[in-house]
Formats: sequence, C-alpha cells, structure tokens
Amino acid sequence: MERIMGGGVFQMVLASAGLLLLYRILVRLRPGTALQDAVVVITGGSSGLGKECARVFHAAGARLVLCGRDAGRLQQVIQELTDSSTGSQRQTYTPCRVTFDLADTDTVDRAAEEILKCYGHVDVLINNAGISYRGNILDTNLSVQRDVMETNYFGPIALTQALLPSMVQRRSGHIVVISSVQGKMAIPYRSAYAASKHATQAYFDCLRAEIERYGIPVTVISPGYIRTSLSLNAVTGDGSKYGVLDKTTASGRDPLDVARAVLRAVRQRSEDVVLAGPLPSLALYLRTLWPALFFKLMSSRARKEQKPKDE
Ligand SMILES: NC(=O)C1=CN([C@@H]2O[C@H](COP(=O)(O)OP(=O)(O)OC[C@H]3O[C@@H](n4cnc5c(N)ncnc54)[C@H](OP(=O)(O)O)[C@@H]3O)[C@@H](O)[C@H]2O)C=CC1
Ligand SMILES: CCCCCCCCCCCCCCCC(=O)OCC(=O)COP(=O)(O)O
Repeated sequence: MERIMGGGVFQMVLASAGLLLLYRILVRLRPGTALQDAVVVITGGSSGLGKECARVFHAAGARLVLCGRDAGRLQQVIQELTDSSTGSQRQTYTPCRVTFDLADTDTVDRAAEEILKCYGHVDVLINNAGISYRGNILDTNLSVQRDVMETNYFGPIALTQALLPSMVQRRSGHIVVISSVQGKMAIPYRSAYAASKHATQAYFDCLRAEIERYGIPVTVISPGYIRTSLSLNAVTGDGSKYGVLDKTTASGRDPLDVARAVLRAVRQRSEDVVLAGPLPSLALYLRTLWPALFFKLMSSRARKEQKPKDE
C-alpha cells in the first residue's frame, strides 16, 4: 500500500514538474508585444544595466528617452547607439535625453514633463537607476539610510506617479522596475539597499493590482549580481563612496545578457522575474519556507564578514 502511495506521489510530482516546464515553454513562445516605434524611458541609461537596456531596446526599434544625472555621459551612449545602427535592417531612432537627479524628488515632475515632450507619450517606463550601500547599521548615519531610499524608492515612485496619469488616460503603457534579489531577502551590511528594494517590491506589487483594470502591466525584475559599477558607486555609512569593485560584482552576470532578459520580460508582459543563480534562488525559498534557518545563515554570514570597508 505504502509503495503504491509512494509511487502515486512521485508520479504526481513528476507530472506537476512537467506541466510547469510546459507552461514555461509556452510562455516563452507566446508572441510578445512589438517594440518597433514604442517609446521607452530608461532611467540610469548612462551605464551598467541601463546602458545595455538602451542598446537592446534601441536595436529592437524603440524610441528611447535616456535619463541620468550627467548629460555628457548620456550623450556618449546616444552617440554609441547611433554609430551602431548604421546598416541596421530595422528603423532605429536617435534617443532623446533628459537629465535629472532622482534623489531630488522636487525636480521629478519637471523631468516627467520633459520626458512627455520628447514623443508625446510613454509606452514603457523602465525604472532602472539605483545605488547600493555597504555598511554596518550601528555606524550608519540616518541621512545615508534616507538618501538611498530617495534614489532607489522615492525617486522611481515619484517618476512613476508623474507619468501614470497619461498612461491611464490612453489606457496603454507598461511600468517596469529593476529591483534585486535583495528586494526579496535581506543580507547583512546592506540595510539601506535591501530596505529600499523591499519597499520597491511592495509598492510595485500594489500598483500592479491597482492599475490592471487600465490594461497597464507592472513588471518587477529581481536580478542577482551583475557585472557593472554598482559596488564602485555604492555609498558607505558616513556617506562617502565605497569605491571598490567587489568580487561578487566583477564575477556577476553579463549586463547585456540581463538586458536581453529585461527585453523578454517586457515583450511577455511578465509580472515578477527573478534572474538569479541556484544559490540565491535556493536562499529565496529558504527565506519563505524555513526562515529560522535562513536567519541563522545570515547571522553566520554577518559574523564572517565583520569587517566591511567602512568599519
Ligand atoms: N549590479 C548588480 O549586481 C545589480 C544591480 N541591480 C540594480 O540594477 C540597477 C542598475 O544598476 P547598475 O547598472 O548595476 O549600476 P551602475 O552604477 O552601473 O548604474 C547606475 C545608474 O543609475 C544612475 N543613477 C544613480 N543615482 C542616480 C540619481 N540620484 N539620479 C538619477 N540617476 C541615478 C546612474 O547614472 P548617473 O550616475 O549618470 O546619474 C547610472 O546610470 C540598479 O537599480 C541596481 O540596484 C540589481 C541587482 C544586481
Ligand atoms: C540548505 C542549503 C542552504 C543554501 C542557502 C545558502 C544561503 C546563501 C545566501 C546567498 C545570498 C545571496 C545574496 C545575493 C545578493 C545579490 O545577488 O544581490 C544582487 C544585488 O543587488 C547586488 O548588490 P550589492 O550592492 O550587494 O552588490
């Protein structure tokens, strides 16, 4: 009897896994939204993942609006993209640029107006810009916790809220946010960053439910480590720059590869995408299913990493 039951359970698990695999294949094969001529806004378009997103959306025929704080760096990206499109089979467009600081939410409304002036509307907003943080909570100024929250949370939500009314009016648009696996699990010495990404996940999950009725999808993308300048640009507990290219960052996933996954998620109108390797994925399951063990592992990690650079 037990053998029969055991066999039955095994077959059920196998069948479920097969169905899940089939579902994933079908989702991938589903014809996606066309991006030719779509107006795509990318924040943090001057470097790292944002720059690679600019590359793949530009090549797909999108009309880009690139945002960042440094006009010169944005112009350099625009030049690279225009140079690369010579001989392209597809119609491509010279991107527009809008310069503003996401941490200064007072300027975001002005920036949204400027963004809308580029092409008259926005089809896809990719909230990508962000900064990270390295530090021990005990030695971190509250102002640093606030600053990271301004750039990673309040800035993107202010921009989203400024652009949403025009999307709702047209009953068309798509909101995307680049979060992190640290938006789903918190690891030691990343308090400001992980908190800002958890807030991001929660806000955009609420938004998804609230604007579904207007036909506007919300996509939250949670990558693991990517090979960019994120750790170099991270802030420490006293507000100074960390300035180190961490091994984890240097050995992270190719940003172009991640950008292609972002493009796929936009085409498929995916809701929640985790782009992480087996270990962080396992850690995410552990956080949900066996939190006590997850917390023990994090405490041990905190003890081992007792000396972040700013101590
Ligand atoms: N690299 C990684 O391991 C991972 C990154 N991510 C996320 O990916 C996103 C992109 O980061 P990544 O490309 O890695 O890092 P980079 O440091 O290379 O790029 C960050 C971008 O954000 C822009 N930015 C930073 N602060 C502001 C601000 N106050 N106002 C406007 N723009 C700003 C920068 O533009 P400029 O300085 O020109 O203004 C830059 O273009 C971030 O949200 C990050 O959290 C998620 C998981 C892993
Ligand atoms: C019983 C088996 C247990 C196996 C679980 C082991 C737990 C291992 C913990 C793994 C933690 C992974 C952290 C991944 C963090 C990450 O990818 O972050 C992405 C970023 O946003 C990077 O930003 P950062 O500034 O931190 O470089």
